[in-house]
Amino acid sequence: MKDEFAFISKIAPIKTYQSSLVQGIGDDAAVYRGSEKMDEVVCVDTMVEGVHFRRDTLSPYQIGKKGLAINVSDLAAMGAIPAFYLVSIAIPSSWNEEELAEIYRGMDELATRYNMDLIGGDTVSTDGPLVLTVTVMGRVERNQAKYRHQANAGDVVFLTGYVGSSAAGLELLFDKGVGGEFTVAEQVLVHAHQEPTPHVEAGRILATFHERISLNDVSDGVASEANELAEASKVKVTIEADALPFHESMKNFSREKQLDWALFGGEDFVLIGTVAKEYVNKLSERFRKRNVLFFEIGNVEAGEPGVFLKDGQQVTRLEKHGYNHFQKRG
Ligand SMILES: Nc1ncnc2c1ncn2[C@@H]1O[C@H](COP(=O)(O)OP(=O)(O)OP(=O)(O)O)[C@@H](O)[C@H]1O
Ligand SMILES: Cc1ncc(C[n+]2csc(CCOP(=O)(O)O)c2C)c(N)n1
Ligand SMILES: [Mg+2]
Ligand SMILES: [Mg+2]
Ligand SMILES: [Mg+2]
Repeated sequence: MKDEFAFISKIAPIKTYQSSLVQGIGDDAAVYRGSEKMDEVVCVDTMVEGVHFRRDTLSPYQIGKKGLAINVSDLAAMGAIPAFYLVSIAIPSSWNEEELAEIYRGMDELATRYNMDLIGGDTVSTDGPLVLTVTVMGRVERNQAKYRHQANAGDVVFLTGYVGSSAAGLELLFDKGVGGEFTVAEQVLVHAHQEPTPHVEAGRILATFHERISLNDVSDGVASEANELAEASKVKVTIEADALPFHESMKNFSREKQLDWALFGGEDFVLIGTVAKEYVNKLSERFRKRNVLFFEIGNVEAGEPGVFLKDGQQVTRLEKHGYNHFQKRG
């Protein structure tokens, strides 16, 4: 298989049956009509041992916590309030009950923070690696869900947090192993990889802003996610290299590495979006008041859908190659 994106377009149904469906395949989560006031939001993501984690990159507790966090991040990218989750787990014989309890403790820790209830799931054995699939459900005010296809020419591109930290942390874990000795700065990066915080509050600020906003979460790197915004909205996106926000813990690494991690690394689980230029100050003020990070990183123009990186006078096209399941980077 070439990539998961081509596969998904191929299997997406042309016709749907339910009149309550607002958004099916194509965004971070699906949206359908619930009550008069609220729309329902639902999505599912999977973590596979050897692909998304190894025993020497995440503890069982962190596997659980991250497995739920990556899903809550997709709810956040719709502007939704998390409510329920279901867990399907395929267990190899090499995992003991204590470790499995730790996975659930990790999920419970995050669920408690967002008042989420575990309402079901499935348990099976496997001869393969451990597979954790979490489905999350949430709600957003009717017609206020935020989509990837809402960017327009004249918008400003923003991020709700630092990028590159998770990929930096993963590289450190690969170098030194989970029990390695890390400096304080390195520990911050490793933690960003192991226990990402979904940007629910940022999503809620955006959902209650009541102006047109496009939105996506950064699971596969800024280049890939910006391309998803550009493709869905049929616009040209330009990102300023110098505007990309790096956590100060990354300052000891070369600029080239920082840029590579931010653009192509992934798993930062911050939100990337766009808003009309005339509203950007009002929006950034809302973020400032709530003490939530907000960075302007680029702009949107009319033109062939695509993403460009402006670094000084140099402009280069950013291809959609973040983390692609069927084209491993090496
Ligand atoms: N096997 C599949 N069958 C049906 N729909 C799918 C399948 N895989 C993905 N999708 C849908 O395709 C869209 C894009 O999925 P994708 O997994 O790329 O989004 P994401 O969860 O935001 O990204 P990531 O998985 O990198 O976190 C979503 O609407 C998702 O529900
Ligand atoms: C052991 C190990 N090797 C590699 C990676 C990197 N990685 C795996 S999946 C992914 C993108 C998101 O996946 P998805 O598109 O499925 O949401 C990234 C950046 C990791 N975390 N652990
Ligand atoms: Mg997503
Ligand atoms: Mg997904
Ligand atoms: Mg996702």
